[in-house]
Amino acid sequence: MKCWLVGASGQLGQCLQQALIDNQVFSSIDLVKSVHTNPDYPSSESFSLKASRTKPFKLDITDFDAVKLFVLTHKPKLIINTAAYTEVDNAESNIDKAYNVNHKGARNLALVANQSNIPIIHISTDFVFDGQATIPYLEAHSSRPINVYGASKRQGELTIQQACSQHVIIRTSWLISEYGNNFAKTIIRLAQNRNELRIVDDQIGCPTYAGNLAKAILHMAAQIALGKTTWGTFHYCGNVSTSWYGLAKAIVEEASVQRKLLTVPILQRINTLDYPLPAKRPPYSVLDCQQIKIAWDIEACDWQASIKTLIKNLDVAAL
Ligand SMILES: NC(=O)C1=CN([C@@H]2O[C@H](COP(=O)(O)OP(=O)(O)OC[C@H]3O[C@@H](n4cnc5c(N)ncnc54)[C@H](OP(=O)(O)O)[C@@H]3O)[C@@H](O)[C@H]2O)C=CC1
Ligand SMILES: Cc1cn([C@H]2C[C@H](O)[C@@H](COP(=O)(O)OP(=O)(O)O[C@H]3O[C@@H](C)C(=O)[C@@H](O)[C@H]3O)O2)c(=O)[nH]c1=O
Repeated sequence: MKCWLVGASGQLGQCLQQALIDNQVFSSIDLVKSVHTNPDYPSSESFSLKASRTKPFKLDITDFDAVKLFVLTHKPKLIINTAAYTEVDNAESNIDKAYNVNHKGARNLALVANQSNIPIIHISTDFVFDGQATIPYLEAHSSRPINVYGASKRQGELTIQQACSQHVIIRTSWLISEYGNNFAKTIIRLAQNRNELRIVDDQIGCPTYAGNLAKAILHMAAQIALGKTTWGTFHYCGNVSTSWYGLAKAIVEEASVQRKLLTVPILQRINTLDYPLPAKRPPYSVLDCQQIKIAWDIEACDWQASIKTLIKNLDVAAL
């Protein structure tokens, strides 16, 4: 089945391509890829990915005519949208840009998918919640974003739900991987240069290895190819909650065990108030992942095990 991977140069987009190479079981899936700015995006982390790479097309999802023409030309049977404006702090001052990509871009894809009678898998975020819950968020829990990124992603969800009946929205959280920019790579980079790191310990969430999310998406695509039509919104994230401090500790410890860090910095637990940033973050954004297990037979991600893989694959000297 031909699938259009939107956002091929992003963290998750690259993980999807790597997962397809690594897992023969998904050999029925054929990707046609698009990127926004750079068809020659760097992918130094994986030789196999670089070697296998076919050049992606360049396309801006905020351009409705371009989206429509792409689908008419390439005739994909499924759209996988991993593209988004993900700069949480910059979104506070680039409000139009965040909404253009995360709302208008999502709407264009949903409208064209619906017109062409093809399904769409779209990725959303734990940041659609305000973080005031004390037990894991269910899919039906009311959304109340507390920053521009979260609000723009929520509008993206609503437009997908309204414009395209054949949709799967996957809300995920705290993505980490060997690819793109993410907290795990930032922490290793900082740990190489500093004796002490100060990390917030009062935001609780579930880290998610983007490689596992990629496999979950490919599993869904393969099921859709076989005729499965279990549309809706589903949560997918790590199976154990922690704080950013807890995640940083796990990353640094594993890097030390694998001798990828020669000296280990002291990690100081701090509060959000001691680390002021432009965007507010939800203090608690644990997602309940039971529905995706019931509907799609997908287990929550074992991020603690995946950190071993992530560190093993990481070229720390290149960070
Ligand atoms: N990263 C995280 O921790 C989390 C991410 N998510 C969601 O998961 C998805 C994947 O995230 P991730 O891979 O980390 O994000 P990245 O920021 O790594 O990748 C996003 C991609 O979207 C592309 N893009 C941006 N604007 C446009 C546009 N106008 N047209 C086409 N493509 C565009 C970017 O291309 P370019 O750089 O060329 O502009 C980039 O390749 C997103 O929907 C995100 O909201 C959810 C929870 C956590
Ligand atoms: C680098 C660093 C961060 N922090 C804190 C800041 C922040 O509260 C928290 C996470 O930092 P980041 O800015 O890397 O991550 P952030 O942009 O908040 O991550 C979010 O991204 C979007 C796209 C999502 O959808 C979310 O699920 C989530 O993953 O860690 C420290 O306390 N110390 C540090 O040295």
